[in-house]
Amino acid sequence: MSKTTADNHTPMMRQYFGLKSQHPNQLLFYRMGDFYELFYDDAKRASQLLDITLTARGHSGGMPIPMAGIPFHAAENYIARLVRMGESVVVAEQTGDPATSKGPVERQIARIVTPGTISDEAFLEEKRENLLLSLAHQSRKGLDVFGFSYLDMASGRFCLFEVDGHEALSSELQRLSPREILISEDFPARDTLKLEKGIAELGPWHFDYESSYRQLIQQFNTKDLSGFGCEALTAAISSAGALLQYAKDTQRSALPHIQSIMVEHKDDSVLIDGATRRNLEIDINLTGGTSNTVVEVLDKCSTPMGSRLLKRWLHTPIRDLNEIQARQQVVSELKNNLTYDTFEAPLKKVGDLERILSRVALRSARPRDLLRLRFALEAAPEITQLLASVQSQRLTELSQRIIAQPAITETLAKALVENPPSVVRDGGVFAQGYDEELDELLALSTNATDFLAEMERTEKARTGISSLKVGFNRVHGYYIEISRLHSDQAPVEYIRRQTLKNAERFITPELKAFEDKALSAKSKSLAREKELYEALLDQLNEVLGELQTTSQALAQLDVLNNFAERANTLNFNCPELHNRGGIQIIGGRHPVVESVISEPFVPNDLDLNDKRSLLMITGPNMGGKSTYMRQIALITLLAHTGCFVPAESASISIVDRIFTRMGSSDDLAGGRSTFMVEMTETANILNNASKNSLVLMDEVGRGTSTFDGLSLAWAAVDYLAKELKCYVLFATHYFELTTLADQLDNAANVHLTATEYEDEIVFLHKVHEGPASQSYGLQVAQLAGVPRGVIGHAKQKLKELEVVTGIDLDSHSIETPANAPSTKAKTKQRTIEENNKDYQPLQVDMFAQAEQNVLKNTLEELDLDNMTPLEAINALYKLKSQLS
Ligand SMILES: Nc1ncnc2c1ncn2[C@@H]1O[C@H](COP(=O)(O)OP(=O)(O)OP(=O)(O)O)[C@@H](O)[C@H]1O
Repeated sequence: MSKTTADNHTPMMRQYFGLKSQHPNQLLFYRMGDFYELFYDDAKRASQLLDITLTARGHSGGMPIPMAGIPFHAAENYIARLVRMGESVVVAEQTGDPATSKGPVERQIARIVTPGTISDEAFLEEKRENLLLSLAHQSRKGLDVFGFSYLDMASGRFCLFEVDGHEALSSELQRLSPREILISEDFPARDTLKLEKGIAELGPWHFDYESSYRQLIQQFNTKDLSGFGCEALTAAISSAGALLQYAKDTQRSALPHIQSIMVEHKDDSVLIDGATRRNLEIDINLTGGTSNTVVEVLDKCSTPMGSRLLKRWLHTPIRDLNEIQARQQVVSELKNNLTYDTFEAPLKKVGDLERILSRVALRSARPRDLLRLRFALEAAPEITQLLASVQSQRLTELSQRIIAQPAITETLAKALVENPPSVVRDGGVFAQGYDEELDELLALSTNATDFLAEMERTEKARTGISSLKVGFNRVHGYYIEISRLHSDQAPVEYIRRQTLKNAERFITPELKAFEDKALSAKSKSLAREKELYEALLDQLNEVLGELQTTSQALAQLDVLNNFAERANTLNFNCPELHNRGGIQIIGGRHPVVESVISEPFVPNDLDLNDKRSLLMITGPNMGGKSTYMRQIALITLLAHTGCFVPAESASISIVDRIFTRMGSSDDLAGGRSTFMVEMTETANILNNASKNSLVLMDEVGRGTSTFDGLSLAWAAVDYLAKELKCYVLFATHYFELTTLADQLDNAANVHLTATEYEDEIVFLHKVHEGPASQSYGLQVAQLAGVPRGVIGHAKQKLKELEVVTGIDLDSHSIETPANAPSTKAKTKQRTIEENNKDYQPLQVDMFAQAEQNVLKNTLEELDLDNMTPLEAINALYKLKSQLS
């Protein structure tokens, strides 16, 4: 604001603008007495978001000031709501004394709350990590390189890595699902971020490599970053420096719990792109909710930190065979000995140790946090005891990392009262006997109650006034209250202090002297409690590293224990992982579908190997094609986390990536149509899959005209099988594609079965070798409630098509076959195999027709009069090459 404009404003508004200019993009809560006020655009935004009244507070600079107010005692609730909506809030408190201030009372920024830096329990989702992500961009040899760093403030986990290209950028964003993203104002891929809220744009200098590097070595107290293995990741380092500074600014404190930075190596994990993550419904379902997801079925962890680690494992399956086997060994041991349930009770006592420790580090831990820390530390030796007789090496290692803290546990037990208050401010945190000085000060306050009761009794007797009471309030202190009726009987030495509607309040010299003593004891005891609390936090911070190690080990134990419990309860078995190639599954199931359907789930097998790496899956609509494909992806994914899998047995080769192209969703906001999304995902697969990738493709090519779609699907299958040779499951309704199995060495057909009974279709959900013959589209439409008239019309149309194509479509009729059995016991007779006998693929002819059309079009386009002989011969070659 220019000087002349500033001069037009009141001194208070000038102070406000001064504070606001430092935080232009955050909502400023400006403390005024018992309220936090928001002004101007902040007021308008807050009133809209929180549904609070927008008013005006006088004028400043000749204009009314829009204002919205929030009572200070309700502020936490409003702040939490705003932060959940992705807003950041800055709180300015009164720091000066209103009584002595000339002009507006002094105010300072006391807190900055942003979605990605919160550590307060009330603001956090228990089972979800709350990540602050920072992104930096570099162009290297024409490639867009994105440096990532992210921090979970509530655990201190700080990681970095780099990826190439926009596809990888959006995939990682999907995986990490951050609450807040820091970017430079000139970040070139702003559109890819999609998030509208929770993006903080900082000046480009925040991402300066040199200063970022300095920030990091200062934080870790090291000479350089070589020990972290991230020296070469210059874009990621730039982002990490910006993140660290931002985190410190918002916390207004050092961050002692951030003790190192970890490089995420993409080669260590099974890569899963954004679309695949969505399709597999790991923790979010396709409609954006959390029900019917893998996490919902799999997460029975005893601690919230275990639940968060489980999600992380599911989102980052690993490729290290040794690590996977180490985890499997633990799960086997806990499952086979059925010891998992003995760990559940002590683990429950451990609770969210990870987040408590972060608050200890940030010195924002509340008394109840310390009480829970005590319970967690008491449970730790119980767990080590249980681990004393285990066999597997990983459990022994975990046991060694659970470090008992007898001294601290005892101190906490002695220090805290049984039920501490939620804040230290009002006292009452420490138990009697913990600190002598505090006990003395508290005794004075406690004696006050006796003293006042005694005074009330004697004064009543002395004055004979039965309505006389001795009381206390915060504003006026101690008083003797006499009802208005008797107030004229007050003795002369009573000094009037306050007049109420029905009573008068007095003070006496004796009461005043007592008040001075009691009040000073009270404030001294509060100060002492604060001192003791800080000392306790100091003591805990001294062993913070050990406590963090303990909490990480306990979180791992919790997830592995949970895997054992789930394996036993849900009948999961240990998959065999190897590098030999191939995926074989016997009796595989879809863990989520089987948990929600009322009928029994039909298990299915799979055999993929070098000679049979691509399976073309056909079958009726609703037959179970997608379920089958997804279950294979999920079994593979679970196997790479160390979890057992829903199958009788499984032998799985380590894969480098899992791709899916399924379902149709458009991305209108991102400016991409359904077909465009489909093709972008297909392109991603064809460009990035390797021999060791698992690729699932469902109905590719359906989003465009039949010929274009079929040709694309055809060419894609051909490329996947011949060039990439990866493991592919390709579901389709284009029956023409089933002929590809004969042409390709490494492809085979499988199909899902169904049968008809009494005019109804019965899905058997069983996978068989060979191609299917029909889609039962009309029957499924009838089942879905499409009006009878429309179905009738469709049947008619089908008949007409028969005539046009000259193909006998009897086997596709939706009429009940004449030989249909009369009882259900005899049903399921006329399976697709039988229908297959007289089936001639309809669309093969259509495809041949398409080829003719292409040739015809090319011929028509030739301008023979203006062609040289050489051009003519070339055109002839081209035509020949278009023949398949
Ligand atoms: N193996 C199975 N056992 C029991 N029920 C199953 C099985 N597979 C699928 N289902 C049931 O059938 C429904 C349809 O399955 P799915 O969506 O996989 O069919 P689809 O063949 O992909 O259909 P469309 O071609 O119309 O997309 C599922 O929602 C599930 O309830």
